[in-house]
Amino acid sequence: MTHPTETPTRNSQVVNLLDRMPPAQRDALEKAARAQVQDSSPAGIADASTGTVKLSAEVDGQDLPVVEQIDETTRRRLRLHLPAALVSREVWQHRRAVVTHAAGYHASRSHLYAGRLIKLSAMGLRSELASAASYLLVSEYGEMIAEARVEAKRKGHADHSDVAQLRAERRTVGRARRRENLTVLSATGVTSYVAAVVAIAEVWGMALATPALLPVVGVMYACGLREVRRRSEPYVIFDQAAADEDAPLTDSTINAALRKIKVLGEEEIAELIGPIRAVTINACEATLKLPSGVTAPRVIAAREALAEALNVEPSWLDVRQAGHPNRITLWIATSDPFAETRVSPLVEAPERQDVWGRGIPIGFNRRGETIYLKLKHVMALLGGMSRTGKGMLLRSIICGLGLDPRVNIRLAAGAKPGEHIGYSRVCATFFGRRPGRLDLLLDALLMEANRREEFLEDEGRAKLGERDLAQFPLEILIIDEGQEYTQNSGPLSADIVAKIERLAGFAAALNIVVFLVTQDPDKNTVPRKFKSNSAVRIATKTGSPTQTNAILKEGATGNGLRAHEIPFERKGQTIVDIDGAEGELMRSYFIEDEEHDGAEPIITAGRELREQCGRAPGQFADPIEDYLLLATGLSSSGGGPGGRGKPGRPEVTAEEATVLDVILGAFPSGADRVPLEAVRTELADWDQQWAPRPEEEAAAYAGRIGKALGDALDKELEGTGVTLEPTRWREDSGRVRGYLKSDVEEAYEAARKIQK
Ligand SMILES: Nc1ncnc2c1ncn2[C@@H]1O[C@H](COP(=O)(O)OP(=O)(O)OP(=O)(O)O)[C@@H](O)[C@H]1O
Repeated sequence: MTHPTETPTRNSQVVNLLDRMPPAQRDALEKAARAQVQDSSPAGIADASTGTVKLSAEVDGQDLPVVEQIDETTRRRLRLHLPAALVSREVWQHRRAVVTHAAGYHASRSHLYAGRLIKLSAMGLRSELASAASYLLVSEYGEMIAEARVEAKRKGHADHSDVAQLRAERRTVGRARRRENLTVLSATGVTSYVAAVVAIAEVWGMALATPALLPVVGVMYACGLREVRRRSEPYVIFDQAAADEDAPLTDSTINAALRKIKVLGEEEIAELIGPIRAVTINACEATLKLPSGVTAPRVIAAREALAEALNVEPSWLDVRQAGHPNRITLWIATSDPFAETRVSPLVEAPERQDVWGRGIPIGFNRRGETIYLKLKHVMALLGGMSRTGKGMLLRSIICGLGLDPRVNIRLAAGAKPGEHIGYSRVCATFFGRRPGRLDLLLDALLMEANRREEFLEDEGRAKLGERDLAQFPLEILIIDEGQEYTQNSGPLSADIVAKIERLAGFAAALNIVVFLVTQDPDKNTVPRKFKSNSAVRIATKTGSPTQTNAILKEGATGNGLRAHEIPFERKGQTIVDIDGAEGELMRSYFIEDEEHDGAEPIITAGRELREQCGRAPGQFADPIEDYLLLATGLSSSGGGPGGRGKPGRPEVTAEEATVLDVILGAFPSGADRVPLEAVRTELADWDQQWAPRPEEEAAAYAGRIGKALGDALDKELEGTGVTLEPTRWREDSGRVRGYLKSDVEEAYEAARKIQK
């Protein structure tokens, strides 16, 4: 949605009125604008310019959609004056949950309650009958008579007068009691009542007699209660619904849990500030004032024990300080907040991103809030075991970076470059599995860092800022499967590690970021100095506490950051230690990667945005690619001429590339020969038909490719009179088969001439 604005006169300024709207109204307008553009765009997605202010001159003659906003303030005015406890939908939602839970809880226990009521009533009836009988039979005289008899026996049966006298007295008192008005009335009442109930039952049946029995039940219950109190025995008929395992949160549950973990003393109370609110389908939030002497950090430190006391997993509970150190907000879920996969917002809205200021949306925390990754003046590290979601996280990051044209993405894949081919259209540099080229790329970045430093020196400044991005774009070098370069590149590994560490030491403030992604992180795969300089640390599931410590802060596992305890089946669950989310558990956003390429529309939007700004690969002066081209004669801008992560001669486009181009591209810089094995890898990277088939034996694969290569070369060299055959030479490891560069260059020239 575009708002036409008058072209500004000199010294005037364009003001974005959206910035002045209340957040709710702005969100509604943004949503409506996006829906409008989605409806009117052929692909059904909002374009990258949604939300961009344009001047009237820029949109002259265009048919712009109009989004109407209804002013809801008047309708809401009354609501504004009522307390939140009465009008808040979330509060009522929580209350409904409490009542519904209590009703279900008590209904399921009704048989227990009936049993306890009958027991209590029987106890009451028994005790009342016993005391009535004791009254009417004057049983208190029984003891006195027994004592008189013992006394008489002691005196040798000489005198029985006391016993006789007491018996006579008992008879007189008993007679008097049985003639008392109350006794007579009670007996008459009870017999009349029983007769009436029997008569009702006989005439109208038991159904009508039952309500007539209710007073008896009530009286018996009251008698039972009196008896229980007299005995001072605890007797509970109705259980507490709030104490149930899956009961919605109430203040009594919270207080009981805080007392159980000894954060509160027996007499202390944490008071609710405002009502408890339902915040998502499965979670609610309460704000509490703690008693004096108990602070929020103390409760936060005891989070895990509190979770246990509240019968939930630690990841289902979040405790934060609510401004004052004596106040906390407590957020609790009734089921795993990470159970559900969430699709990246970039899929729905592939719009311009602000990597510098706001960051890239990479995932959501337990509260469902979006976590943004800012790549400003930092070095970044991402590690974890294989198949734990590193690639997916990188997917969100590269898509986000692609949508900010101020960023130059340099992607060096240590393995599986095929996984990244889709990103090549927004990558200033992209290549796979080439330690030599990465070494050169690091040299180029070090030179660029020096150039930027000289600029700062001239300017008298210490670091580059956002306003310098037009002149010095944010250079982000992503090294995926970094272990292949830092550990498995033979003699080059040491050079690569040393250069990464050097860059990490001083380039962050120069808008140069190294983002190292590594499998099975440890001391060998993560260079020590790089780690100590990285302010962005992200761990997917790791294999051990040592691996967790290799990514997150030293002693991270002791601080509760236990990436090795993340369940393997919860793909994408991650611990991030980044600006704005220190040591926070999150789950990465999902962008479809198996059924279809869900990143494709985002990368297309990023490419279009970059083309509009003249910032697509190849469109701008790029000293780093220039350096690589000069050193190797090959370009990897936009993933090389084929866009497949294979550097090639810049003059050859993907459609024009031939097998000869691929063989020529397989020679490492400065080498005069290349083994057949390297040629096969190069061909497989270029086109899937050259890759090994599933379960194909190495020998069968070599035979198939040897034949196909021979045929393809014959075809390309047809009519030239030149043939190209592999040669054998001796190396330390034994005899090697491959091509000599002079032979390939001769064949290449011959083929070129005939094509002309
Ligand atoms: N946040 C997520 N939500 C849902 N599924 C995910 C998420 N992250 C990853 N997955 C799924 O988990 C699987 C493995 O993810 P991914 O390929 O990113 O792992 P990886 O760590 O990069 O593995 P490797 O190191 O072997 O390349 C994929 O099938 C992916 O679809």
